[in-house]
Amino acid sequence: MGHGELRGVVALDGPSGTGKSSAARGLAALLGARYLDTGAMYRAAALAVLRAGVDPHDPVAVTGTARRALLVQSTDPANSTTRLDGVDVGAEIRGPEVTLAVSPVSATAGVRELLVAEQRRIIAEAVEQAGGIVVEGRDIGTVVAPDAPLKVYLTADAEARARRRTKQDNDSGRATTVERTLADVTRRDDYDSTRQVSPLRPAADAVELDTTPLDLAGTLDALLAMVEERGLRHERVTG
Ligand SMILES: Nc1ncnc2c1ncn2[C@@H]1O[C@H](COP(=O)(O)OP(=O)(O)OP(=O)(O)O)[C@@H](O)[C@H]1O
Ligand SMILES: Nc1ccn([C@H]2C[C@H](O)[C@@H](COP(=O)(O)O)O2)c(=O)n1
Repeated sequence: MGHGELRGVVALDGPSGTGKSSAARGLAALLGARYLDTGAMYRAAALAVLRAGVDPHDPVAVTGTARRALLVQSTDPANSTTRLDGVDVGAEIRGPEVTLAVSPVSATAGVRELLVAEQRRIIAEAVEQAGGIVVEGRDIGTVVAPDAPLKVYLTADAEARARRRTKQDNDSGRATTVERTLADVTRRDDYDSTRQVSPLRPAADAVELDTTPLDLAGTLDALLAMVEERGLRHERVTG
């Protein structure tokens, strides 16, 4: 039996490596919905900053660079692409230089203002065209889509997250170790949750889901049950 279609917005937030991207992409694919990776947008802005030779800690220069950059994030769960100034930067934005620069860049108020407006535009367009969208990031339930009918905050032990991310990086040819990844995951969590603008935290009405003991299929089952329970799944209209 199929899973039907999603109506409305599902917001997935949480620290790095909790499985947001994999779960959001999988859920959107199962429910014929769109998928938005907001982290990729902040990463593309960080890449623009690095390419411009700008200091990622200089808010005025960073905001100016982000304004001039042409960022296009697709919402196809089967092919989620990120383009910067007309070129696909999907691989480059996962590299260590961008991963280091993205924390200060995403903590810049001017960048957030710009990207949140674009994310809201993309969400409205997706709901109009496809009926539903699964959006993942750090501030989706609190800032970008506070009216989303389902907000989920994913968590997992830091070590489990570091092991997952290390495997993912090594499988993609980016050699690393669990120790190095754990240090990076912890650094980004601290930065994201203590920054002044839109710090990482669950929305008051978010459902928390600890994915430590789950695999991706288990996470998807739990999310599908929540979608069903909220009445957000509708039968597919055919013919
Ligand atoms: N229970 C689980 N749920 C989802 N993903 C899992 C789970 N267990 C392991 N993984 C794996 O963990 C890795 C990291 O997941 P993913 O990139 O989706 O995390 P994330 O929260 O989006 O991280 P980031 O915020 O840093 O981008 C993936 O390779 C994914 O397949
Ligand atoms: N809505 C968002 C999404 C992401 N960020 C920041 C925080 C992360 O360190 C960075 C990269 O995200 P990832 O690709 O690891 O999900 O971008 C944010 O501040 N708000």
